[in-house]
Amino acid sequence: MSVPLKDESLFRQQAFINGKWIDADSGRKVPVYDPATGKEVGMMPWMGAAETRRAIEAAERAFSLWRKRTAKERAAVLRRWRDLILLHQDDLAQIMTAEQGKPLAEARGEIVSSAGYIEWFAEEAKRTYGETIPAGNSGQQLLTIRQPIGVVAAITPWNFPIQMIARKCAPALAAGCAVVMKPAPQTPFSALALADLGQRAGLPDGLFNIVTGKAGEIGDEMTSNHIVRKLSFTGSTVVGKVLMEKCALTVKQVSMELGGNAPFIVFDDADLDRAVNHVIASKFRNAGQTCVCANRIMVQKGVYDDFARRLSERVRGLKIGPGTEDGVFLGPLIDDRAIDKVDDLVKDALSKGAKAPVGGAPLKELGAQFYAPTVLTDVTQNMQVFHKEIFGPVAPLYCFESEEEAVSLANATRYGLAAYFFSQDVGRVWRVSEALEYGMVGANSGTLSSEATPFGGIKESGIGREGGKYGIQEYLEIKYINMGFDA
Ligand SMILES: NC(=O)c1ccc[n+]([C@@H]2O[C@H](COP(=O)([O-])OP(=O)(O)OC[C@H]3O[C@@H](n4cnc5c(N)ncnc54)[C@H](O)[C@@H]3O)[C@@H](O)[C@H]2O)c1
Ligand SMILES: O=C[C@H](O)CS(=O)(=O)O
Repeated sequence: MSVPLKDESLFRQQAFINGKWIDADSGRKVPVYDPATGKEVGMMPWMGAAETRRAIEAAERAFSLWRKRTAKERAAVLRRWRDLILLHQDDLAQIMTAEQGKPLAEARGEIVSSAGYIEWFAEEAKRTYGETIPAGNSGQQLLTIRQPIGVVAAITPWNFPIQMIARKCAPALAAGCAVVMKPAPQTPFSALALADLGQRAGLPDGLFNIVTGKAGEIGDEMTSNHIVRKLSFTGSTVVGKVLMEKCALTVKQVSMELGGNAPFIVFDDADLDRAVNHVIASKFRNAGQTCVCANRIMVQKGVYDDFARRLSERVRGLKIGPGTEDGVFLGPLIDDRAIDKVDDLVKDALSKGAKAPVGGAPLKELGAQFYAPTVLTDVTQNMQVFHKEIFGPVAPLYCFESEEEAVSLANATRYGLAAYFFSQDVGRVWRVSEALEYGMVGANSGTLSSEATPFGGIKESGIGREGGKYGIQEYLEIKYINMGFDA
């Protein structure tokens, strides 16, 4: 095994179904590679429909018992899970960096954030209140109660290998549901280590299952099996649409956390140093591979050159390298397909008149999957980079003149996940916050994510919210009870 761990038993190369660590029925395994070195990290079972079906049936059995546990009992198990995750933070970070590439410091941050979601929903379990409704007739008592939706299928992406699981599975389990989840094929070992710690914490057999392998086959079983009552997906919009369509046949509820195309607007009255700091935080976190990264940076004409100079100076100083190296700010991109996609967008922009004062090409001397942190200036709407989710360390700068133009430019996309703007004019802060068509808006802030707040998008960025007081509602049904009696 190539990952240096204190507790080597955390590195699991088998899937987890009904409390058992198992291989694929076929025995087939596929390699998972370290994006920084190209070396094999480990082997992942290549499963399909049959194993998924067994996991769903195990989840159904576990659900029938777990739903009867009190909220307090469920919360206690989740809190133990959260404690074990923090206790094993360093090992989980090593596994995550080995398979995803992010710097160890970022990996540790993701693990702390993930533990925060589990802690938050352990508490929310005890607040799934119902209500009584004043009856119109005597001899009636009208009330509602909240009940767990049932067996939940979850599918997660590679960019936050643990946090995306915690943000779905913690509220689902807290609500009393059971879960069958499929991690991304690029990052299975973080998910399997999480399941190992969940087993140690006392999650009953069959309650939390991890199936790895053929995405299409696993997804087809998840979306067609009538036992599954909910699909919670985080990933690209194109895949989300396919899954939504498949879920319609059995009328499954869905939560969709999809793609983004975040505008980052800098008005001429902004605190430019603050704005630059927040562009760095938003744009270059996870090497630009997050759904809420600043994707289109729009700067008002009066401060455009000054902002471009300040940002370029900062970006030049960002250290790029393997995530295990001290002081590294950016790691590699997830695979060579990602490198090609980012490079094609940069080349298209340069060919249409954009300039690259910093970066602008892959860093082959570091390895196959490193892309130079890049600033593009003189970018316009006729370039592909305006319309596509870059998912890489490229900061394209657009110039605008008026507030109306900035808002119109920002809203000119089918995505609606995150948006940011910087201004010290209070009236403008309210006007622009209301005018931006996004699920989440950062006003003088480039960071959004927290377990206490509703994370999610509108338009083609998704359905539903994860986190906050809304996150557990995604896994609960409302039952209305009309109770008649002799008045
Ligand atoms: N809104 C959010 O909270 C959020 C968070 C993280 C990532 N994302 C989005 O995810 C994308 C990047 O992640 P990605 O490349 O893993 O996305 P992706 O859509 O390619 O894959 C996401 C997951 O879906 C699985 N999958 C793919 N096709 C499938 C199918 N036909 N049936 C079942 N499962 C299938 C993949 O194996 C993976 O586990 C970006 O668009 C990013 O914006 C959104
Ligand atoms: O990539 C999407 C993640 O949800 C980003 S965040 O860590 O929640 O901000």
